[in-house]
Amino acid sequence: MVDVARPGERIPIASDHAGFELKERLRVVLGELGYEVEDIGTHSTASTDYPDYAHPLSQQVSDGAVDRGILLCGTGLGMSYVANRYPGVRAAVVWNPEIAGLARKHNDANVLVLPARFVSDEDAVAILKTWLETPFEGGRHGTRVNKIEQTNEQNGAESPGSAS
Ligand SMILES: O=C[C@H](O)[C@H](O)[C@H](O)COP(=O)(O)O
Repeated sequence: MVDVARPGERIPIASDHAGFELKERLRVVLGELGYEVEDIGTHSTASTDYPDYAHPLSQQVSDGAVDRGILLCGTGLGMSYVANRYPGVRAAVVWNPEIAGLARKHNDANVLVLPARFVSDEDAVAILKTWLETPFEGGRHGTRVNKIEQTNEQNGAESPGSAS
């Protein structure tokens, strides 16, 4: 379970070229809110490859070096594909503040992924603040989150198509 963010916490952020400008904006907002921002890149709008940035950030979250991180690309999809391959990472693509709240309350999302080409700066800031400040609810959602990294066998699920 990931606690709400506290000022002073180190938070890595990374984007590809499609998310660069919004990343720059969110870096400023995070600094104003009192967080220590680690900018993993990219550092311009020159075309680049999202996995080059998603891997180092996701590794840090998976290792427990940081509690959470923020990724941006055009749709959010490529970044989320990479991040969710890492044990312990729960990366949520979020496009409005309500989903940001639910990604924390129900899914304990520890990586926020923004689809930079499909959210306004204003919405992105609202999403970011909601994601940082909303606690995980636990309870039935904790039971479900704990099952995410189980195998099919550990989960006791029947094989698809098996008749009863
Ligand atoms: O999931 C991938 C991301 O949305 C990328 O940001 C996107 O594919 C980049 O596209 P392009 O190279 O055409 O700018």
